[in-house]
Amino acid sequence: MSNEHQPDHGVAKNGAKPLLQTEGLRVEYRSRNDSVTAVQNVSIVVREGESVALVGESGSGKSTVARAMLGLLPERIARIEAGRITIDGHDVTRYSNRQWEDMRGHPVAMVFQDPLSYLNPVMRVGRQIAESVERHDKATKDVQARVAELLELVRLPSTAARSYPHELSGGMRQRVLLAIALGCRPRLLIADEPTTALDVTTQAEILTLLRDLRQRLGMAMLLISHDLGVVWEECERVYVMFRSRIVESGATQQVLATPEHPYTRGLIQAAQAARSADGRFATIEGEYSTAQD
Ligand SMILES: Nc1ncnc2c1ncn2[C@@H]1O[C@H](COP(=O)(O)OP(=O)(O)OP(=O)(O)O)[C@@H](O)[C@H]1O
Repeated sequence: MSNEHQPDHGVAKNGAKPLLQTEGLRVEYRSRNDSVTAVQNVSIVVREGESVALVGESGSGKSTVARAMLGLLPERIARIEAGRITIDGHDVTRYSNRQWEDMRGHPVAMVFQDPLSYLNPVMRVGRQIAESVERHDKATKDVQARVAELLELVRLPSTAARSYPHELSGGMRQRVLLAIALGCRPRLLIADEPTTALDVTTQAEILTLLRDLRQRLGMAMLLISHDLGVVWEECERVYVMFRSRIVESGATQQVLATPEHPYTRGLIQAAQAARSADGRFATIEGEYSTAQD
């Protein structure tokens, strides 16, 4: 298609290699009589140490891209119809569940919007972090020491290890999820709306924590968000997704200063309006609805 956006993946700094890459990705959800193309022709690159955003409104396909990248699409319903996903040079597009077992967590781990649905409600969180270490970081012999280190890394008190998920606040649960992800020693963290369910103060704390961790561990991040304010603060590059496609991409400052696509312009205007109203950026609604054509 001639008017299809040609993605701008930026320039590799200091020879940084792509850790995660999709090329022309197309994902469909199928029911008995219907199919929805949730992702079309999506090409994304995240290199070692980079902080990259995938931004777009609810329903644009961001989470589907993220799930496809880690082999977490719902079986039978969702299918990768075209394109390729590469992790650290390995083509994982057609990986089986068995192959994903070894790949998931390292070098790429993920945290989600809703930690409660990913944590085991009847297991103490210290044990859940320990399981992540035992499974994905076999070189670590002293698992308990590593759990203590991970709790400290995500700034949770050591006593939190004995808690069950429901005994913790939303922000603390997100820190537990982060500790589980870091237990895999990832070189890239996919953070899918990691602060959406949290209050404003806790959101800021988690974002600061993520930034510190990236700097301390040299970890790359793919941040999935609908919040342009967060993207502006945290990410060097951005891909804008609209109705299943990438419609704009490039350096964050450039894309936000000189947006080319009407959807990006609308996103910025709405975020600016929301910011002047209450002092912070907010999500976009209205003109650019989630309805599929
Ligand atoms: N399990 C599913 N079965 C059928 N369709 C689905 C399924 N999950 C997502 N979809 C559809 O795929 C499209 C993209 O959804 P997706 O969740 O990837 O968007 P998103 O941008 O991540 O939205 P949100 O920010 O709300 O999570 C939507 O049209 C959605 O209805």
